[in-house]
Amino acid sequence: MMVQTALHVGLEPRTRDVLYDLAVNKLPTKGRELFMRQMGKDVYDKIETNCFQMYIDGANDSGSHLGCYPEISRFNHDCRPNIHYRISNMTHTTVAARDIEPGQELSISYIELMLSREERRSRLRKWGFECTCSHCSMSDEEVAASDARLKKIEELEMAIENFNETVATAETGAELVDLYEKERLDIYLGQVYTRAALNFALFGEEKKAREYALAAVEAVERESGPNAADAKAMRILAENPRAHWTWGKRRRGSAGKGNKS
Ligand SMILES: C[S@@+](CC[C@H](N)C(=O)[O-])C[C@H]1O[C@@H](n2cnc3c(N)ncnc32)[C@H](O)[C@@H]1O
Repeated sequence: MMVQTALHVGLEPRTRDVLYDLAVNKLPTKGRELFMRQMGKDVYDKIETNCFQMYIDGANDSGSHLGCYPEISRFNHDCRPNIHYRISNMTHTTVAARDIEPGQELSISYIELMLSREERRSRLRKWGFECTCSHCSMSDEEVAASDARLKKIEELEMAIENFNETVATAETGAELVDLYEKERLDIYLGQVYTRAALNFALFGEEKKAREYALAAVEAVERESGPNAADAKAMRILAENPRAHWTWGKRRRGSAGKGNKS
């Protein structure tokens, strides 16, 4: 079941509900049963509670849809989820973001996670629940330590992005990887290993650039599949860091040679 977001939001409720009932009744029996077993008091509410935002025609408004995947909608939210998911060509794919013990609950994230507990909880309240995941249920001291790590991540990412020479060094990317791992933000490891590999290359650190690029390939392929463009780019960097366009551009003495990046 898939609906256009603009219609879901904009249709007059009575017309919308008639159309939704018609559509659900046209689903094959098994699909209809799975759909109706999802949480929510009626079709509209089930779509609100369970659907995933998806873009079937680029990222423009008319391409924005809400897609129901009734098996996947059984996953609860966790602020440190163990499942990474992607939707590509309407296919929903889930992969383990870290090792999962038998019997352990599988979880995904419903929101962007680079936020303090207060901000995460506030966003999740709009979904109609107070988050009770293990990360939000930690002691106040642990939450403060986690929030401080998130702040530090933000600071380091800005320093790399804007090349703040007093903060960003060759090791800043590796420091970021450590912080993400400590925070159990495993679903973002592809992008953070990629950032670290590029940063090592910018500082002309060949061995580390290769090592982190290979780790990036593994993480990105796990998250986005073997044909992901970012995995291909990291494979190229790992093959020959010295030939990469980033090579040495932030090494001492390289400024002023048209190498600002
Ligand atoms: C998409 S459903 C998830 C699956 C649902 N628990 C079920 O049994 O079908 C979303 C609903 O699950 C509950 N939920 C999911 N994650 C939660 C969390 N971390 N803390 C509290 N409630 C949660 C909320 O009621 C939320 O509206």
